[in-house]
Amino acid sequence: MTLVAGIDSSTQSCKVVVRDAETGRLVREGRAAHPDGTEVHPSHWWSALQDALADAGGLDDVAAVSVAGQQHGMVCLDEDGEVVREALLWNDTRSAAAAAALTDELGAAEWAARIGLVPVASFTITKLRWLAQHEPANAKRTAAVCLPHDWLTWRLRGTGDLADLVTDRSDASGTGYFDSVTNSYVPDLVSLALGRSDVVLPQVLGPAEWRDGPSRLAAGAGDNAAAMLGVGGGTDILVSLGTSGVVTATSDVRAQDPSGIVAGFADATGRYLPLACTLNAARVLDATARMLGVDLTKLSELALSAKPGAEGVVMVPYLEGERTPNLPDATGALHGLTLANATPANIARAAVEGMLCGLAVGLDALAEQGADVTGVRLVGGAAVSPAVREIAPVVFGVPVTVPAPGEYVADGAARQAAWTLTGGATPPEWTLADSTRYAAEAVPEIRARYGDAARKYLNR
Ligand SMILES: Nc1ncnc2c1ncn2[C@@H]1O[C@H](COP(=O)(O)OP(=O)(O)O)[C@@H](O)[C@H]1O
Ligand SMILES: O=C(CO)[C@@H](O)[C@H](O)COP(=O)(O)O
Repeated sequence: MTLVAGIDSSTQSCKVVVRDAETGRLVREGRAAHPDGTEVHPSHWWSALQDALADAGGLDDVAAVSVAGQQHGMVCLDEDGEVVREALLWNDTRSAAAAAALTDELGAAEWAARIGLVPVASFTITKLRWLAQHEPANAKRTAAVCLPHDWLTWRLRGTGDLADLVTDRSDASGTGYFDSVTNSYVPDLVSLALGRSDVVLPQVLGPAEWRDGPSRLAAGAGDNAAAMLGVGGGTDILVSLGTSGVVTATSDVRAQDPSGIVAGFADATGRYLPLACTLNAARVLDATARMLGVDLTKLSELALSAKPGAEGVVMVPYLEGERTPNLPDATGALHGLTLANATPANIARAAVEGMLCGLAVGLDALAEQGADVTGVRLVGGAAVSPAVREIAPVVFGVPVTVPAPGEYVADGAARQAAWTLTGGATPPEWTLADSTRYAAEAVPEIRARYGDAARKYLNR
């Protein structure tokens, strides 16, 4: 049996799956935690990867490996390959002013037309502008800029040569200085952010391309493109509830949304991945459980014991600021509390409904970009919550399928690794685990009341 490994270096942890390259059968797996924070030294990802690999039985018998990872994080390297400063992650909002300035300099419509994105604090380009303005010595020392998955792939390769940095089209498309239609970097956008363009950027490999390493090293992918590969593509909208909340689909055209709600990313197969992302998903439930003094199982039971609409309690869950809508300095709030409805059950239900309502805005925006919103597939850590599964169709207004619990980002990376062995235009077909379907009547008042509460932020 030939084995392949897929790695998901995500915001909260590192997960490894080892699978049979031919059938996709899971052989073994491992995981390790990442530190908290939106500014993390990449060495933590490397040590978590070592722990997760050890937990998964190592790579000695593995023919090919692929690393997928959290998107957009800025990893700066000096000319010796040393990390210049802690990486600024996708959910670090300090570059919000840089994002606004960059947007003004070209205009939102031109950004959307040129690269399919309108800058928000998540994107790498805004972090480069922040670095140039706030840490000029670090900016000057920077000889190469790469993303979390690129850096880990490079460390696995082990040459230490900046010229050996590689990435893939999906993750490059989230930098803000890559054009996924021409498949090339845009040096004038790097210059606009950093004041110069003479930095090494990782070479963009094709979907089944690889480089030598301890085993064959695939191009890797952004975590959302890898998740799409892991669930086998298909026509349903994919909703991921990890640290981030993501609504995405596969498309043959790059999204061009001047409102910035939908980012025109690329996927990991040569197509496109229009995507809307919130900063507040699974951790809204973590925080609400903490607030109520219960665990996540009890939180789910409480939410399901309340009526749809939580008797008028609405949570706007902007606990980390927000990116969709672009409100980096916002904070969360509970609305509509009365003496009668202020119960743990209603607050638990309002947290689940609020998190899902934030993503429903992304569903609408994807539909406006031409996506067919007739069903949703739910993945990510919070998709195991019974309350989330049952309330999602009520909020989204379409049936929801939940694939068997698994690590779909790491699975997608493993499938890409297998693709390096088979070559060809499409990834190998793997048998997918069974899914469970959840259908329920929509309750439009939930979204209407949430919309009223969320609009108060936009008017500030
Ligand atoms: N039963 C559950 N109910 C709700 N949330 C859960 C449950 N189990 C795990 N989670 C949450 O899932 C999140 C981790 O999901 P994951 O997709 O691995 O995140 P990331 O990819 O961003 O690191 C954590 O915030 C965790 O609390
Ligand atoms: O910024 C985005 C997508 O644009 C996020 O989806 C990150 O890629 C982080 O993913 P998770 O760790 O939450 O899975």
